Amino acid sequence: MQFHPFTLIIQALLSLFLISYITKWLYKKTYGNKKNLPPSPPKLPILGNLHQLGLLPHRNLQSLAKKYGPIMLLHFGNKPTLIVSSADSAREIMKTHDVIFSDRLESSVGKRLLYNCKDVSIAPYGEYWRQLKSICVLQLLSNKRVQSFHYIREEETALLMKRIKREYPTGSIDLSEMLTQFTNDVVCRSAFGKKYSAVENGKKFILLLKELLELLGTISIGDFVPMLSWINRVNGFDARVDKVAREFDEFFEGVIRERMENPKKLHGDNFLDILLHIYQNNSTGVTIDRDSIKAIILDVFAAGTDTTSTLLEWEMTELLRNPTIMKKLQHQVREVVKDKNGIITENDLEKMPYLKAVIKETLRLHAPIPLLPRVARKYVKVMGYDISAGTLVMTNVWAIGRDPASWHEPEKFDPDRFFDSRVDYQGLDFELIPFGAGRRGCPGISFATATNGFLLANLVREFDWALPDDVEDLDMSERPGVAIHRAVPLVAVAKQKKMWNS
Ligand code: HEM
Repeated sequence: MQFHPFTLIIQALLSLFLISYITKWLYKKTYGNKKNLPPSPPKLPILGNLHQLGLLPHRNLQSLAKKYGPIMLLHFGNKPTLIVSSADSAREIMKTHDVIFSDRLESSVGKRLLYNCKDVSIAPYGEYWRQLKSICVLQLLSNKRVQSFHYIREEETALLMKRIKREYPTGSIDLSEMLTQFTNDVVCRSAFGKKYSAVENGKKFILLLKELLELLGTISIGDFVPMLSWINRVNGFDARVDKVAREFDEFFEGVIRERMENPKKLHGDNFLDILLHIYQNNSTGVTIDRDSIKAIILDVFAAGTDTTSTLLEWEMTELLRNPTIMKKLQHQVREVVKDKNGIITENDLEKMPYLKAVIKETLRLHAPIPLLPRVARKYVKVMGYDISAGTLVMTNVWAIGRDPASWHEPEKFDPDRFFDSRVDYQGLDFELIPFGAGRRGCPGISFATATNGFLLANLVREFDWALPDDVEDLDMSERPGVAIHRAVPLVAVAKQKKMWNS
């Protein structure tokens, strides 16, 4: 006897629906409704609330939170998912119960692309993750190491300035593209000691990276509704993931082989060499294998490139939309360096509080990663609600940055608000947590802010910026992904500032 595949799918769906209904009924009959669960919007069978996420989940979840409150329970397929949308509830997750909420969601795509979770960002909480995190914090991304990379930021910034000067006589320039290449090159040189954008093999690497970020940013339906995981096989998604994983591995193996065969090249001042040193010498008491090295390097690219270029893109967007703020920033930056022929050093950034305020205000309105995923490792009570083990928690950092309970006129871009406040983005003030907080907080803050602050100061010092004549106001739509970029590239007109002391 033969069954049509469609009949099988319908039968499977019906059986699952029936089983889930009976289980729920039995549970209610046995235990009653004793649990105190957070408010929930109605959900569909099987899909739960997945259909309500849309392409930009942070926005749709903010709208739902306005109706159901700052802590609400949704279901992504069969996965209970807590959505947290206020500073107070985020503090509960990332400070009060940080250890309990320090697991990540095990995603099938992440597992296949990141060497079975051997990286830092999706490794489950435990001894292995602790060791990798300490390598990141103490060896790869410490303040000292970030400072030692200052020459990379300076050289790449100078190259970008030259490129803009070369291109601006032609009219408008595509800033989005330039900012992406700049951050890729800075991260690439820090990771490998050289950049790949200029060589043929490297172009392939950049394309692979683009593909990796796109795949990591896709919600894989099979993770939430296992019976629908066949969709990814049929539509070619799984094949794409396997291809990217394979090609990255070949690329990394080539680079590692080249270094191991020529120990003179292992000079130690880049992430790969530092990791290979730990791998070969076991000098830090930490044991890592080859896959861990490749996974950590991938993490640095996945977590560090797109996030940093997105931030720069939104900063320039807001400055172009707000010419008065742009002028105020230019005035401060130019004043600080007017006696130095306009040359900025990284120490000068300390004397530019308005620059820091512009960066904070952009991070408040445009957190590059708007939703932070954590998973509860065991049962816990949060703000009086019962949260069961395995619950996925999404902290909506984007909504928290626009919460009127924390911010006066939240939709307004107003860097001055930070002069009356001590709120910072280091993970201690929960109304502004673009880098997360607690144990799983971002280890790349210094790297990102050093790269970002130095380039932004140079961009506004060196050039006067304007929108192209035919653009009255900028399109502010967002593009879905791991980091939320502008939907359309940022195009602007640059004119060089001639006199530093005017
Ligand atoms: C503007 C730039 C950046 C932003 C906004 C950002 C934001 C974040 C956020 C929100 C998290 C999750 C935190 C949490 O769950 O509490 C994170 C984790 C992480 N970030 Fe960043 N990041 C940036 C740049 C970087 C850079 C430059 C690197 C490395 C070079 C980096 C490496 C990582 C890693 C490895 C993790 C995982 C940490 C863990 O799970 O323990 N990030 N980042």
